[in-house]
Amino acid sequence: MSISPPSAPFSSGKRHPLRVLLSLVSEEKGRVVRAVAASVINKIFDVMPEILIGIALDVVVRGKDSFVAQVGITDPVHQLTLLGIATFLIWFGESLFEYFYQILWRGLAQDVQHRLRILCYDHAQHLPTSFYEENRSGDLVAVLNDDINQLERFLDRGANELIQTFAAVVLVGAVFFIVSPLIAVVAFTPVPAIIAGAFWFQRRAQARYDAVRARAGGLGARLTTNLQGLQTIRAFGAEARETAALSKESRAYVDANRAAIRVSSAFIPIIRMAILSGFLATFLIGGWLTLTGQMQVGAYGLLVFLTQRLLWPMTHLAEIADLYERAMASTRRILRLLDEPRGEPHGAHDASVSGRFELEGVGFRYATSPGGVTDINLAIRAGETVALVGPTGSGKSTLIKLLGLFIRPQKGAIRLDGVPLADWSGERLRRSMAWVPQEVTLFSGSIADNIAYGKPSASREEVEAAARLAEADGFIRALPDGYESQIGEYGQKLSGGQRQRIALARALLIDPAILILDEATSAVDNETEAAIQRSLAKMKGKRTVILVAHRLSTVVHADAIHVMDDGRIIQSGPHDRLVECPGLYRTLWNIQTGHAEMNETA
Ligand SMILES: Nc1ncnc2c1ncn2[C@@H]1O[C@H](COP(=O)(O)OP(=O)(O)OP(=O)(O)O)[C@@H](O)[C@H]1O
Repeated sequence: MSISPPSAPFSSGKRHPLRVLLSLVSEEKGRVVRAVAASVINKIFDVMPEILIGIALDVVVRGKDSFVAQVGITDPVHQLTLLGIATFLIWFGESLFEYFYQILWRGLAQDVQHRLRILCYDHAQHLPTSFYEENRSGDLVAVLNDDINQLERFLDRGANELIQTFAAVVLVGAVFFIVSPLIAVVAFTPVPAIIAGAFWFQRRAQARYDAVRARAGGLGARLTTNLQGLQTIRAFGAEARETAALSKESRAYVDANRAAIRVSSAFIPIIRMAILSGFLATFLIGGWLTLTGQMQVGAYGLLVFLTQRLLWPMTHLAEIADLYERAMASTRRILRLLDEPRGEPHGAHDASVSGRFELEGVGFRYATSPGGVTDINLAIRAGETVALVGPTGSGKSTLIKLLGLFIRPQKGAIRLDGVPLADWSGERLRRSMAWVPQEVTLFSGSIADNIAYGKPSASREEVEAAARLAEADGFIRALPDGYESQIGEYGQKLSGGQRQRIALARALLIDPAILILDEATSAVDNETEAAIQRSLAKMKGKRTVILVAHRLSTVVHADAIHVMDDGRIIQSGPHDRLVECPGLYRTLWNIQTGHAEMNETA
């Protein structure tokens, strides 16, 4: 079973998502500085051709009196040649630094998304069992995939555009103020409107993008459930119903997106009108100043062209705000996951485990239902085989979750070898307890890899010995590739009983002091059940075995059987004694063996 030691938990400290994001790239300070520098230098080169156009106009209109002539090059042909060389260098520089900023930002985006995905996945592995009982796994997949990709997109493009827009405002603003402060003031008038528009958009869009992300989570959850449950859908002929239900989820996602698109689409037309007023002002005032001889033609041309360089990139603010909002909605979801508290820490007690349990007045209630267990008093001796039986919902699984420390008692105490269970080191518990669940998970890789899952360093002899003990060796050898047979595609073809025996071999390989079988035999064929029975018989006395079973034939040989009902243990004893006295066990036994006396009461 997997009881992981808690590692350092992440905490956003309720900071703004952008700040948390920045703290995540803070380790890459050098790279961020280089990326910002490349973006700014590229923007400087990007603005320069407009300045050259102004200078070229000045050269052709004023010739020997031009601005270039004043710096010592008087021949207009030489002036034009110089401008040509400058143009070449500027374009070359712009291209070169575009290459640099692309490489730097995109590399950063890749590294950040990788780091976040691993951080989230690792955190998800340490979340308490209760988290998975209350949350849909599809939501988690959506966070690990969609939300992290959304952040990657923002860093890939948005960060650079934001910096370049800012650089453009500063650079172009400086040139405007040098050439004509009057026009600078007029041309810059729309800037506050544009920025205000971007913020207005940001506020409106935020809630809508949160709704889009939530819908994406819902859609992902349904897709995951449906694809996993395809057999059931087909078996019940529910394809049309499920397609309709999926279509409803997908439609809700489309509608949520549409609401967000409506806001984002309004932005560009508004910005365009704001730009138009600034552009017209430059055009008309500059023209009038030039006509009246207060401004040179070259300077006029320079300003008209620069207005474009100043204002048009600002339309990108809409896109950037869009990317930014989506990225922040994703970051909020990622942080919500990362802020989920991990399971409670384990203690440090480390000693060899003999497998003796004592439970005193143990009680546990789920937060979301009245179910759980009440006042459990139980002593399990080391090496004993103990069975938990009882009707569905009687609390058997809850009790073994408590014994496995997946959940912690709210009342009473659980001790293992006399030491409170929570005081044991997680590492020691992981090596001492093995779990065979009803739903076996086999991972891609060979059968041998799967058996050695809990002890990857195991030798082939150890793997085979565990398989023999689990009575799995025979059918594994009969497969064309034996222990090297690949699971995955092939795993689909293993029967439930075979998978179950591989899971038992996996558990036995770590030679656990405590073996927990959670209804491991309820869904298997008689042959597998008999095989598992033989395996259990062989290990009798050597390890503590706790098994939950519905099929009572599985538990007849147990040293003690505890009968649960409504969260309590109502009968305890070996099979022979329990069948003799009237009670729930005898009723269940009679029903299962076909001797039911329907009016017999518990
Ligand atoms: N994750 C959960 N959240 C809320 N209630 C739960 C949860 N798991 C179990 N319960 C409730 O706790 C009670 C005991 O459930 P538990 O799974 O322990 O019973 P069980 O005896 O193992 O049942 P079964 O034989 O059907 O597996 C039930 O009423 C159940 O509804």
